[in-house]
Amino acid sequence: MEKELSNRDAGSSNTTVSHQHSLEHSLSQAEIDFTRVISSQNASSISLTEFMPATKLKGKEDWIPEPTYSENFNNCEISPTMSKEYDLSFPEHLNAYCYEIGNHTEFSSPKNGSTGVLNYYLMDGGSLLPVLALDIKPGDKVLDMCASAGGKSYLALQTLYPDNVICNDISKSRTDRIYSVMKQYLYDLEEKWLEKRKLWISLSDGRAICEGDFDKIIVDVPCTTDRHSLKEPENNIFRPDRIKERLKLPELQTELLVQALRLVKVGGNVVYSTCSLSPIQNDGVVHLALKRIWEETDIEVSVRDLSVALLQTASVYKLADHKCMKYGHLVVPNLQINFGPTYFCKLQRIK
Ligand SMILES: C[S@@+](CC[C@H](N)C(=O)[O-])C[C@H]1O[C@@H](n2cnc3c(N)ncnc32)[C@H](O)[C@@H]1O
Repeated sequence: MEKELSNRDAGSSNTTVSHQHSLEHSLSQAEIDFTRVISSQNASSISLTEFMPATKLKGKEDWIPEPTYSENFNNCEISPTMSKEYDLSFPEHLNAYCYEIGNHTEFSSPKNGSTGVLNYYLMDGGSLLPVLALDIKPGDKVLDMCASAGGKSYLALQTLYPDNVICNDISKSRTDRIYSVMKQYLYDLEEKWLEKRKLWISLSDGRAICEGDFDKIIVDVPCTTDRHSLKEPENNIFRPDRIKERLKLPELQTELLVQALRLVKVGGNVVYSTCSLSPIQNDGVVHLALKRIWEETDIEVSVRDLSVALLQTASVYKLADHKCMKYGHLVVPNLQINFGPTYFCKLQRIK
């Protein structure tokens, strides 16, 4: 992974993402459309220990800590198939960069290159892992069920592997946002991507999608968006007038994940992800979805344990101790490595 994340444009196969000089050298050459930069979201550093108390101290938000849905999480026993994975492959055409641990330099804004599209896409480094976990292969049909603003779909497209990426979202304004992002980053969007059906933008409730034969599905659900909620008082999901919506999140998340497991082909992968530290929105929802699949369908699902495969990312990510997690993996923001939070869980449909 470290080698794969290395700075290829600088022509050095052993220069890792942590080498700032080579990174800058590379970025100055980054006129090609498929060079991309992954960085933290311009946020000031946050440690896990600061994360929750700091929000509490504001005192304005409602602090019902977790939905009562959590009762179900602990009370029902299921025993899904669990399988370890030993490798996390990094697609050949995808380039991702970040600064070294402890360096909080921000990347400058992307610029238009010679083909008129922006030369790199800035995103939270945590967002890369759910897409890598999807293990996209050449010819795949990929559904991004809750896609706007399009960051993960864009990463999927940058692998150059999928035949089709379907970017779905429930909201018209949010699908418009996907279009405008893709327009800025994909050369000749209409002719080369939309008309050839390499990219589809679809407007529907993910729970209502009922056909598609997808090889891979990413379910990056609406969640409490913890980093954003900590920093943005406006329209904050922890506001008292949004309690109902917040308490209903795990139910919606579970329904979206269940539908993805129904839609994916046998042998295909579903990656469920959130940008929350909440155990109930993370492993809790996976648990409830597995329970519903087991009770309501003949589908069989294997939970893929990536803890060994992810060891190779230790120079870039701080992950929660896997012993504290039931199914998935959690990128934990801290003062040194300010990525996340990103939770992700890889599920494979085996029947
Ligand atoms: C966390 S954001 C997705 C971020 C995106 N994957 C990315 O990487 O840029 C969640 C999205 O889910 C959408 N959403 C909410 N409920 C949905 C539903 N029932 N079906 C499909 N999309 C939904 C929201 O409009 C929002 O754009």
